[in-house]
Amino acid sequence: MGNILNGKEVAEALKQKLKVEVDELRKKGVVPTLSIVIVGDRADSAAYIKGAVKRCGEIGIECNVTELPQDLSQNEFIEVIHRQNADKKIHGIMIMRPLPSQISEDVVKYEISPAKDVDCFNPINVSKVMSGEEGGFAPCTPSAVMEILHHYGIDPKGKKTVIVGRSMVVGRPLAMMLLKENATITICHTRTINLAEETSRAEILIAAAGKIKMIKKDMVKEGAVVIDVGINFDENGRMCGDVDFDEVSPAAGMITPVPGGVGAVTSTVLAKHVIEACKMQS
Ligand SMILES: Nc1nc(=O)c2c([nH]1)NC[C@@H]1CN(c3ccc(C(=O)N[C@@H](CCC(=O)O)C(=O)O)cc3)C=[N+]21
Repeated sequence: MGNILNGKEVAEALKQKLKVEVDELRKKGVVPTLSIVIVGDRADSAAYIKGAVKRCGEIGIECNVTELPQDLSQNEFIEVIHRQNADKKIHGIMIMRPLPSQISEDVVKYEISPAKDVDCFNPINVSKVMSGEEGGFAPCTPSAVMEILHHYGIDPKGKKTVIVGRSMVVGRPLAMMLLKENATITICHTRTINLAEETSRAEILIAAAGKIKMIKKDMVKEGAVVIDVGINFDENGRMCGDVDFDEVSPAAGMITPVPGGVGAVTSTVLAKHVIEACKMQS
């Protein structure tokens, strides 16, 4: 049975560190503040917002949610973002994605101030992740994967690391973050030939394809570290990952559950980015 990589334990340890930093800032009269912007009312975004508001509250970060109507125009949306960019009381802004179709992400991603872009929407922050440059923000979910690896002392240096999925939110930035720690990376995707052959070579296997329970035991090397970034819901509405946990965990050396794995750390990483942004702006 694979040792469980417990996201709640990682989040709790990180939260304690962040609370100390916020107390220091509050003593100086600075209250780190996050603005979450949601257009429409997608269930997965609402779930995440609920977790983020709770987490920020526990740490002492002010968290405001701007709820905008599903049919908001692109120009009206840009106006809201510009107002929040200019608001000195707001240190971090997270725009929940995906946005409704009338608001083009490829247009509005340039409108959020890079200094407040705590979830890496603006290409300036994306390019910093690509080049490994400090001082920007990587997306929170891949950052949560790195927090889990660091917490459990799993050093990616030289390790055969396979990422399944090449999204701009997880797969690609995560590959760059692992490369920065000298992992040997393979990125698999829908056009990969013989996926099982590739994934079975991984010492660290990361599932970020958005396909429910797609990783089966014949795709996992005995003793591998398995990180499941998936957030799916099964026929009973239960949250589960991209890994078939029951099948895979006996063979895995270590494995993250869903829920209670990467997703449980994401909102705490968001809080960490808000504090970093606050310090850079104070
Ligand atoms: N700009 C942007 N960034 C996001 O990170 C983002 C987004 N948009 N849009 C929606 C998705 C969805 N998402 C979730 C993350 C964790 C849980 C979640 O429930 N996590 C916990 C369960 C609840 C908890 O313990 O906090 C877990 O997996 O254990 C849900 C949803 C982030 N998203």
